[in-house]
Amino acid sequence: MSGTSAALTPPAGAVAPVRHPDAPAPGELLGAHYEQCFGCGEAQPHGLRLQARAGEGISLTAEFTVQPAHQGAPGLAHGGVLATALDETLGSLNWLLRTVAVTGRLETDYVLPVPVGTVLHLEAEVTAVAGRKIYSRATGRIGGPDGPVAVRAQALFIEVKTEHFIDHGRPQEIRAAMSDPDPSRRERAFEVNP
Ligand SMILES: CCCCCCCCCCCC(=O)SCCNC(=O)CCNC(=O)[C@H](O)C(C)(C)COP(=O)(O)OP(=O)(O)OC[C@H]1O[C@@H](n2cnc3c(N)ncnc32)[C@H](O)[C@@H]1OP(=O)(O)O
Repeated sequence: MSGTSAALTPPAGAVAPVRHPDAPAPGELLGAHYEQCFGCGEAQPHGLRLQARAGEGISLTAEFTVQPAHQGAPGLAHGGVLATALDETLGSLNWLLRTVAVTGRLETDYVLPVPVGTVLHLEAEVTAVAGRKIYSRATGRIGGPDGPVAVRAQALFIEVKTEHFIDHGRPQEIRAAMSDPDPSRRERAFEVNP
C-alpha cells in the first residue's frame, strides 16, 4: 500500500525543472557536500557515506552500504536510516538545479526489509518546481539498479537563502565551516543544514 498527501502533488502552475548549466555531467560523482554530514560526510564514523552520481536531466543515482551501526532490529536497517538515505539522495538533486533548499516534507513507503550488508541503490528525480517549492521522488532497490524495490519516497524541498543555515546553525560549526580555506567546500557546506 502507498499514497501521497496533497502537499506533495505539484500545483497547476508548476513547471518542469531546469538543469543548471554548471551542473555536474551525467555519470559524475557529486562528492560529499559537508564532511560532517550524517548522510554523505567522510568524517562521520557511523554515517551513511552515501555517494551520489549525476544522471540525465534532473536525476541522479546513489548508493550506500547498510552497516551494523545502522540496525533497528537484529540484522536489519533502521527505518530512520533508510529515510536519511532517501532524504540525502533527494536533497542532492538540488545541486543539479544549483538551488539551496531544505526538506519541508518527506513521505516514505517501506516495501521490503533491508538486511545489514545490503548495497542500497537509489534513483531520484525532480518532477516539478513551483516558485520556491521543489517536488521530487526516489526509489531504493536492494543490491543494484535491477534489484527489488525496498523503499520509495516523495518529497517537497523549499528553497532558502544561505542565511537560513547561518541564522539557525550552532555557531561553532558555522564558524568552522566558514573558515574552511577551500572556497568550494565552504560554498557546498551551506547547501544543506550543517
Ligand atoms: C553535492 C550535494 C549538495 C547537496 C546535498 C544535500 C543533501 C542534503 C539532504 C538533507 C536535507 C535536509 O535534511 S534539510 C534539514 C531538514 N529540514 C529542515 O531543517 C527544514 C526546517 N523547516 C524550515 O526551516 C522551514 O519550515 C522552511 C524553510 C522549510 C519553510 O519556511 P519558510 O521559508 O518560512 O517558508 P513558508 O512560507 O513556511 O513555506 C513556503 C511554501 O512551502 C510550503 N511548505 C513549507 N513547509 C511545508 C511542509 N512541511 N509541507 C508542505 N508544504 C510546506 C508552504 O505552504 C508555502 O507554500 P506556498 O504558500 O508558497 O504555496
